[in-house]
Amino acid sequence: MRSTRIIKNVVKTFKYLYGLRFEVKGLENFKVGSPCVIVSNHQSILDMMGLMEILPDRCVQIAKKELLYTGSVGLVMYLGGVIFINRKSTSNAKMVMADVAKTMLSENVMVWIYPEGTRNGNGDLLPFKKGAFHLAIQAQVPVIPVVYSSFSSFYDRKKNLFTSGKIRVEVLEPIETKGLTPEDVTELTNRCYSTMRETFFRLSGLVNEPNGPARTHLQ
Ligand SMILES: CCCCCCCCCCCCCC(=O)SCCNC(=O)CCNC(=O)[C@H](O)C(C)(C)COP(=O)(O)OP(=O)(O)OC[C@H]1O[C@@H](n2cnc3c(N)ncnc32)[C@H](O)[C@@H]1OP(=O)(O)O
Ligand SMILES: CCCCCCCC/C=C\CCCCCCCC(=O)OC[C@@H](O)COP(=O)(O)O
Repeated sequence: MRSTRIIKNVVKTFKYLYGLRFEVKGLENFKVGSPCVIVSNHQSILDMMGLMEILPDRCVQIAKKELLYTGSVGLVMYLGGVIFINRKSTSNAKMVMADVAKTMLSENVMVWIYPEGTRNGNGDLLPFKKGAFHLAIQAQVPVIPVVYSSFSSFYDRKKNLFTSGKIRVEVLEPIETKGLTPEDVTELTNRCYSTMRETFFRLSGLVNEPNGPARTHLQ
C-alpha cells in the first residue's frame, strides 16, 4: 500500500533527528516467502522507529483499540492498515484474531504482534500473552521472533534521559508450527519467550542472573 510506504519512509528519518543508530542482523529470516507471525519486545514509543526500520512489505500490526481514538496517531495507524483489537473483551479479541488467521493466508500477509501487550522498559521482558501463538498455530504459519536491545542506557523517561545511542536488533530464525495444535500453545509461548529473553540479555550486554525471576507460562 502507498500510505504504508510513506509512513515508513517518514518515520525512518526520525532516527537522524534523535541520533539513534540501528544495527540489524538476521533480516534474511524474513524471507520465508509465506505468511508468518512476527513477535517482538516492546519498550517504548521508540519501538515505532525500530519497527519501521525493518518492517517487511505486506505486514500489518495488531494494536489495542484505544489507540485508534488518539487523533492523528490513530489516523496514521488506520491508514497503515493496523488491526485493532478490543482487549477488554477476550472473546471479541479472539474472534478478530481467528479472522486474521484466515485473512493472512488468503491475502498473503505477515502479522506483527507485541506479545507483552504493553510498553515495558524495566530491563526485562514481561510474560507473554498467548494470542500471537494461538494465531500462528491456527494459521499453521511460522513465528519469527525479533528482539531489540535495551534502551535504558540512552532513554529513560523517569530519569529524563534521552541521548543518542545504538539499538541492536536481531531477527531470529523462524519457528515452525506445522502440525502443532492448540494444546501446544503454552509450550510454543515458553519457547519463544526464553529464546527472546536470552537474546535480549545478550544484545543488551546484560547478564541473565541465574537466580533471577525466570518466568514461564503455566496454564
Ligand atoms: C507502515 C505502516 C504502519 C502504520 C503505523 C503502525 C504503527 C503501529 C504499530 C502497532 C503498535 C501496537 C502497540 C500496541 O497496541 S501493543 C498492545 C496490543 N497487543 C496486544 O495486546 C498483544 C496481543 N494480545 C494477546 O495476544 C492477548 O492474548 C489477547 C488480546 C488475544 C487476549 O488477551 P487477554 O488479556 O484477554 O487474555 P490472555 O492472553 O491472558 O488469554 C486468556 C485466555 O485466552 C486464550 N487465548 C488467547 N488468545 C486466543 C485465541 N486467539 N484463540 C483462542 N484462545 C485464546 C489464552 O490461551 C488464555 O487461556 P489459557 O491458556 O490461560 O487457558
Ligand atoms: C520520543 C519520540 C519518538 C517519536 C517516534 C514516533 C513515531 C510515530 C510513528 C508512527 C505513528 C503511529 C504509531 C503510534 C503507535 C503508538 C504505539 C504505542 O507505543 O502504543 C502504546 C501501546 O503499545 C501500549 O500501550 P500501553 O503501554 O499499554 O499504554
